[in-house]
Amino acid sequence: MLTVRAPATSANLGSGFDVFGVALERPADVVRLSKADRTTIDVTGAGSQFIPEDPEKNTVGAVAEALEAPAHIEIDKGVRPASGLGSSAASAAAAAVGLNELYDRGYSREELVPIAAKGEAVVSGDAHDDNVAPSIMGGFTIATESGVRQVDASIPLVACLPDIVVSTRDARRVVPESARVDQLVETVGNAATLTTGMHRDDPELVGEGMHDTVVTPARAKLIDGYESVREAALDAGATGVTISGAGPTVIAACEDADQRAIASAMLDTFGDRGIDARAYQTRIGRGAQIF
Ligand SMILES: Nc1ncnc2c1ncn2[C@@H]1O[C@H](COP(=O)(O)OP(=O)(O)OP(=O)(O)O)[C@@H](O)[C@H]1O
Ligand SMILES: N[C@@H](CCO)C(=O)O
Repeated sequence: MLTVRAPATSANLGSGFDVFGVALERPADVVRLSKADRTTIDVTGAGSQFIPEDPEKNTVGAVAEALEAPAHIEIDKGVRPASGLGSSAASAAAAAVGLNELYDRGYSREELVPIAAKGEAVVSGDAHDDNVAPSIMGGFTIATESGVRQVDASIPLVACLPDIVVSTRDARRVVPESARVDQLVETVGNAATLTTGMHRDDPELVGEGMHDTVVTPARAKLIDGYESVREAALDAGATGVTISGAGPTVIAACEDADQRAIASAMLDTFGDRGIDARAYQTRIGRGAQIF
């Protein structure tokens, strides 16, 4: 029996749609795995009533199949599904790291990323790597066709999760099919600024680089109050604000000293619209850990 803690993640960070991701220090899924003749799954914790235990429908089932590693898998969800915090990916990442160890498969962390992404394909139809990569490798990750580049960073963040459900599948339907060249130029500049900020552990540069005029405005319409919450967070000192993953979580980069005020401002602004929310004062952290 093995226990793995795999962190929630925030994908895209505005300018890095389907490429950038960060591991969050908290929340996280805790997954217990033991060898078995066939895969069975138990789910408890945040939003567990909405998560299938059928191995064909749960992200960990696809990972067990890909690794040919049947197991009894107990998932304690710290990350609510359809949150924009890589809930389904955290379980898949934990299963990939845990089953690799349990069955002594010998894959590196980077090699486990496409294996865990097979789990993501079960829920969203696409095997995108931008949540599983940081959940497995930690820090800031750049996931492309050529593989994953990773940088350790420790930027303070506030992730505010409103009581609204946005599924990744729905949020992908509103992504524009094309962008203008001037938007492309702006996006390249912002993505490069953000990457430099991660290397320097500089919240100002990271926040500036989170700006995006292509995907974020289309998706913001799915999150009641997004613009007001964004403005409130910026007024409270955030260096940048965007949608986390496919939403509805809104994520702010900041200095440590401003975290608490930003969390309150975001919660109050959702509250003014009658929307309950929860704010995680967190930071970029490490990848999945085996206990
Ligand atoms: N182990 C799992 N954990 C969480 N959700 C799961 C799991 N297995 C299957 N699902 C299903 O995946 C869907 C949630 O995944 P989705 O990608 O929409 O949300 P997310 O992972 O929180 O968001 P994002 O990828 O935008 O950060 C739900 O329908 C849920 O039932
Ligand atoms: N990059 C993906 C992450 C969500 O899982 C999206 O934004 O659709």
